[in-house]
Amino acid sequence: MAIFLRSLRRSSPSAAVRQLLRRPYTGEEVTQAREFTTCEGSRPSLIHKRSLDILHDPWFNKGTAFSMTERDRLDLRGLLPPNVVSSQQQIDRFMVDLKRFEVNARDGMSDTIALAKWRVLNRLHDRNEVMYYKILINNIEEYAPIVYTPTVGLVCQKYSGLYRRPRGMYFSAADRGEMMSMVYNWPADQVDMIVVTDGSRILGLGDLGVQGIGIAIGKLDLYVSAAGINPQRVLPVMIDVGTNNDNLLKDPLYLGLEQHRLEGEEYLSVIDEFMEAVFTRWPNVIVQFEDFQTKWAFPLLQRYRNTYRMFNDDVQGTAGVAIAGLLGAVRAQGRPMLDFPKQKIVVAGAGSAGIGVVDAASKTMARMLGNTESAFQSARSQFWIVDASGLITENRANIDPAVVPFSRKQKDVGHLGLSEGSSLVEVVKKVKPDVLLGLSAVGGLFSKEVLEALRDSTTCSRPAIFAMSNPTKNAECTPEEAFSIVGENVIFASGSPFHDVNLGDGKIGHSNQGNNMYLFPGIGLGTLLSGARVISDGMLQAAAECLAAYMKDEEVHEGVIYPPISRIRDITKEVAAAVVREAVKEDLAEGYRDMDPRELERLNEEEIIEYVQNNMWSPEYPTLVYKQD
Ligand SMILES: NC(=O)C1=CN([C@@H]2O[C@H](COP(=O)(O)OP(=O)(O)OC[C@H]3O[C@@H](n4cnc5c(N)ncnc54)[C@H](O)[C@@H]3O)[C@@H](O)[C@H]2O)C=CC1
Ligand SMILES: CC(=O)C(=O)O
Ligand SMILES: [Mg+2]
Repeated sequence: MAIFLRSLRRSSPSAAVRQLLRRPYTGEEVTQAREFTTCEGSRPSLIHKRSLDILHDPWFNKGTAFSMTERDRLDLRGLLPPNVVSSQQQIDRFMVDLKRFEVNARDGMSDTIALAKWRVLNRLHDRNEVMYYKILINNIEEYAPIVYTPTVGLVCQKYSGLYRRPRGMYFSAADRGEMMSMVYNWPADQVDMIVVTDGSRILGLGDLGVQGIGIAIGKLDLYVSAAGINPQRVLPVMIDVGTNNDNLLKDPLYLGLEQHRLEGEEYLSVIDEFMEAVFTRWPNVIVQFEDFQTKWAFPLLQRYRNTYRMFNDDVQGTAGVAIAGLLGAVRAQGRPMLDFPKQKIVVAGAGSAGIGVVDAASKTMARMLGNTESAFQSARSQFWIVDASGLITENRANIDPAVVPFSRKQKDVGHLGLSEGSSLVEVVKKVKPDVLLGLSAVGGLFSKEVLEALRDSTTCSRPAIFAMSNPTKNAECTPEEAFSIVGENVIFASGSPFHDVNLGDGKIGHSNQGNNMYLFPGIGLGTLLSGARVISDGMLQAAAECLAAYMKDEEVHEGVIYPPISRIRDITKEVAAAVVREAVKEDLAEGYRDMDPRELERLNEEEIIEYVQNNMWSPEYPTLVYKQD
């Protein structure tokens, strides 16, 4: 201790840093400041701690400045972002962030309050998890938009500046060959849920590199608050294989690997090594893939889904939520759900989310039509997909293999006056759709012209608009635009939350939040409690059907097709129970803890719900008792 205190007294800020602290901060200084010498040589401090205990100890913590050898020596590898920075760079980052915050506060930027709330909540998360989750659960409507979309998007964009304490694990391209041992640096012997991202497509914000860890943290906040997964058993993970975002590569604050993304076999070998490592240490863990760019989302899902307990939230979670909403829209039209295969659906966006939705929704239609080859054909013909290059037909050059089954035949669109590359507005005019669904990440794509085309062409009594892209500024349109242009009868859902619209005369235009948050927590919890070895299509379908059936007829007729977020814990419990039931039915359930598969099989519907409920963690302080090692 004495040695440590002596070294602390000696390490007062250098003159250069003192000068820097007194002056207003400019971007240029960041690079200049990197060259200042700050560290005096000092004798080593003896410590009796390892791993996270060091990072949580303000006397010893150096954060991102721990060198690679120290990280290895002190079991810190993987617990910090991969970029090792100097103590001066740490100060630079802090100062830039502080000054930015001051400027934003002075100029009153609208995002500032949301970011300030995030900081306050994040600090509480660092100090006291029970209190944090209690506040989150009790005020989920107010704080989900802070810890989740839209604010989490902003947080990811600014993460290198906002970064204070580490949360989760980082596996980087530089850790190849080390992951199997690094995984033991995580202090928990039991991990139930991992959310992993490679940061390549965070919400609709593109490649945010290592900063994408924020989305894994936000998703896991919902796992804890909605699904009651114990916060001590969740692990956010960032796989840093580089970034192709040149602004980040140029940013002196950037905390990730300063290289372009690995590609091909090199990329796959990193993800393979990560999967092997986590399933070796925690064989029962469930891994949710989040916000991987489309070119990897589908191949990775196919690569792992029959071997590991994993799913892709953007492909499979989004699909289920969209199916539930589409079925809700049919009900809102006053038609039976079995009329779903008659809906004409124009989808803007052919990425992981858009194609995930079309694939699953067309399978649901085909099932309703009898699951024959012609049923599949007929189901696929209900969808028109438009991407950045317009309508996708068989004549599309270099088409993604995942999109091929949904490309339209020229002979089927020619008679409508459409062809390869037709614009969204032309497609809407000619197809006269019942539903317009956006997963394009392009804010305002459903322009006045597109919405007027929908209004003027559709024959549907209650057309539906799903502006599902995130965060808020990427929504294809706002509810105000939808209700004012298309009409008061429209069904509206968006990925990020919007307020309901006052239509006058006491009428309300309901703004639903169509977000995979209504399914992924229940899919994870149901998989955990059933002990299913893999996550089958049937389990995902059961989750979607449960969500679709959750809303009452009166609600649906009013245009409310998804539950309010205040009911997320209840819907998650129901979804989890549906997933457990399906896993048992498909003979995939291997049980969980004391609940063996035979006993699980004997439970009736209510008992399964009770079983789920009893296994959901609630934020209450436990009694603590000291036990010597
Ligand atoms: N509400 C929800 O639960 C979810 C929403 N999303 C959102 O979906 C969006 C897309 O995600 P991914 O499919 O993974 O991204 P992606 O980047 O792979 O796909 C975007 C697609 O939109 C197309 N596009 C771009 N400009 C267009 C235009 N002008 N007209 C029509 N299409 C256009 C692109 O060609 C591409 O096919 C993101 O904003 C994401 O936040 C994703 C998952 C869940
Ligand atoms: C909600 C979500 O998963 C996304 O926008 O990517
Ligand atoms: Mg996502």
